[in-house]
Amino acid sequence: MFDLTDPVFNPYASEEITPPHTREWAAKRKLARVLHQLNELAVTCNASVEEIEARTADLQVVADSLATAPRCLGTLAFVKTGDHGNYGQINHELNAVGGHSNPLAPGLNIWLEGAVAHGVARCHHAYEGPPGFVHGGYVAAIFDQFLGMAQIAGGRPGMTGSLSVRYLRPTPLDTDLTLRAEMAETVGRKTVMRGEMLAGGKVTATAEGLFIEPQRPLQTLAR
Ligand SMILES: CCCCCCCCCCCCCC(=O)SCCNC(=O)CCNC(=O)[C@H](O)C(C)(C)COP(=O)(O)OP(=O)(O)OC[C@H]1O[C@@H](n2cnc3c(N)ncnc32)[C@H](O)[C@@H]1OP(=O)(O)O
Repeated sequence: MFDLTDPVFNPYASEEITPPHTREWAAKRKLARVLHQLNELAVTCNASVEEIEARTADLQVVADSLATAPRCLGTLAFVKTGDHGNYGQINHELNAVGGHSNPLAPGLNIWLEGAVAHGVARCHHAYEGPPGFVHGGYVAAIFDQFLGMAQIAGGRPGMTGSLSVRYLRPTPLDTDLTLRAEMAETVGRKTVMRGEMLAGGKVTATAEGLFIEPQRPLQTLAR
């Protein structure tokens, strides 16, 4: 599913974000950036009610127009068409936490240096939980995706069986969050990953994730 030895497509080879591999994904990344901005504006703008109602009507026209186009429901549906890239490429675009074409994703970038995984994420105000800080569920989601990608280097990637997060101090909004993870243990189909999240050089949370290689390939689980 993710071939780290593929010189053409290894999205985790360097800190530089892998560019979109087709015009379609370039266009979808642009769409996602606008929607990501709108997500933040939806929770921060203090415009008049009239302005909000007018702009919402504009956006509804755009949404209704896009809704008339053909759709692929899920990564595997995109894979099946044969026109959008392989699973790794499509996941790199659409993943809920790390996808560059997914407006929900908090801008998570991941790269591997040998056995160590690095990452950066940044959560704007739509991700607020406690006042001024990132919602703990999003901190956990970032760890899930980050540790989940970092385990690929172990060669037997799996699904999250359990994820334990220790919240040491509140994680600030609108701040670069740096991530680091290493494999702690691997036994058979089980891989244990440990990681930490830092803001301004201080660790805000640590996490341990157990990933279990499924007995059946992921593609068949989706059916
Ligand atoms: C091919 C994969 C490619 C992946 C692509 C990489 C990217 C992935 C993206 C990642 C980022 C996104 C991440 C996401 O969002 S992944 C989404 C969140 N996770 C899930 O939805 C997983 C749902 N669960 C399952 O599918 C199955 O239960 C799994 C696959 C996890 C195990 O079902 P399987 O039938 O295989 O298990 P088994 O019964 O043979 O047990 C095997 C061993 O494991 C132990 N055990 C089992 N469950 C748990 C548990 N929950 N905690 C602790 N231990 C557990 C069990 O005791 C036994 O140990 P032992 O007796 O041998 O000592």
